[in-house]
Amino acid sequence: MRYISTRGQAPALNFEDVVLTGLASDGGLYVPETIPQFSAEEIASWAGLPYTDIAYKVMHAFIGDEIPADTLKSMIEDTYGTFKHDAVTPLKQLDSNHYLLELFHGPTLAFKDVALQMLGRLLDHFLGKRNEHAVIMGATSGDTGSAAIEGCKPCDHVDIFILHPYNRVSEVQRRQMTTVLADNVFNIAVEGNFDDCQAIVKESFNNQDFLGGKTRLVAVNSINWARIMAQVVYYFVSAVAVGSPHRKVSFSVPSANFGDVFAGYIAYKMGLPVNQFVVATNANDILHRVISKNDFSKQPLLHTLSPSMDIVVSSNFERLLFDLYDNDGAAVEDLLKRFNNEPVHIEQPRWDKARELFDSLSVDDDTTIEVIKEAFERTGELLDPHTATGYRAAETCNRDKAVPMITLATAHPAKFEDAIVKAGFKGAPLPAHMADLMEREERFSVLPADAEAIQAFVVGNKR
Ligand SMILES: Cc1ncc(COP(=O)(O)O)c(C=O)c1O
Ligand SMILES: N[C@@H](CCOP(=O)(O)O)C(=O)O
Repeated sequence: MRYISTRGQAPALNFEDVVLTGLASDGGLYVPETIPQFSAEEIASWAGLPYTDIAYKVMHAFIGDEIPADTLKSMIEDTYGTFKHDAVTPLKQLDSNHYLLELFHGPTLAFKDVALQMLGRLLDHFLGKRNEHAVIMGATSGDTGSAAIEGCKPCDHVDIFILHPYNRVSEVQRRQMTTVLADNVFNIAVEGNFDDCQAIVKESFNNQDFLGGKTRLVAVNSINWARIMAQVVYYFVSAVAVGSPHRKVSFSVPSANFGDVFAGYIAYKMGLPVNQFVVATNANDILHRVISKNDFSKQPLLHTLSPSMDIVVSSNFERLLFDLYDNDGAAVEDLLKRFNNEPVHIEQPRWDKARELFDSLSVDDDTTIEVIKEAFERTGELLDPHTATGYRAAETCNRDKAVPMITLATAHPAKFEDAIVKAGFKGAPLPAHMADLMEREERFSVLPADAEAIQAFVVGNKR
């Protein structure tokens, strides 16, 4: 399998190099040159298989023979063995045709574990084979950080630097990151917002001279294709569980950096029959505006009760644009350069094509609180505030009530006490393995939102 850049200029790479490269050298994101296909018969034969078997089939399609079959199988078994639920991502029926896909049974209680537990093992495998050491730089609005640290801390071959916006992640999220005191883990609280953190990380990938040319820089954000690949799996697993490919399925996805819903789009392109994708946002509604009105323009970042979705510049939307523009990297680059300075529009026929599949809704904080209460009364499920946006969007945007609608539950409510308490609950208890989180010692450094200062910190601390 070869991977190409969404900006069309960087060299094509194999899977191993894509995992170890992060951002392409032309500033683009890597995508497969051709999307692997599964026939309806093949998808139908997956009914009743364990999560790990479907994971192997999907991941193998992207990795090919770059990892021996037995090694890949045991990596997958180890990865999903860390999940607390035997089904890995269990599906709960909420009413006659609305389901909740629980993605928060991994070690750090958010959907990020599904991919980052796997990515940690892939990095260990590839770097170990090469006997190389790498520096990881990642940006987080709260969940990627802890999942990346948890996934990579056992890896001897990496030092990991995670940038989070200072005072803008929940206390549980911060402590999940800052109480990991391993020698290769560094948490940086950036005096800015998530977009600042992500911009500094991307700038560091675009200009790696600060590392002196010797150290490899690796990405753990969803710019890394392995993140998307691992997330494709649960779209197949959940769809097959409700009767796919004999029936179409719809998904409602709480969205921000667009990685999760883009993984669903890849499942669709691989052959999964999907009726619609509902993109749910919080008050940071750029994805809702571009999908519903073809208004692709920045607005100031707002701080909401669903902090992990407080993002304006959404990395993976570039991957969708590349597909909508028939892999025309120059057109994507031109659109995104203009987007940096002014509102832009997707060419009408291309936007129309996206609208055949995508709907969207923006859900503000007051509504999020209302939904948490309402969903609990109706279903007995306590939703985290991110999932609540998806739940409301699923109900509002549903095109066909006869088609099963699967809302992705992206995080455990215990991570977001503010919203849960505002909705009238006492809070949600942390699982046993985190019961003493509030007493653990923390370690982090506060730095300005300045690429040079952060790069100097990385150089000064890496082993
Ligand atoms: C809990 C939670 N829900 C939803 C999202 C949005 O996912 P994505 O960025 O892949 O669109 C994130 C992070 O971005 C998250 O942490
Ligand atoms: N919500 C994310 C933001 C980073 O997104 P990623 O999927 O690109 O890593 C977070 O929790 O950090």
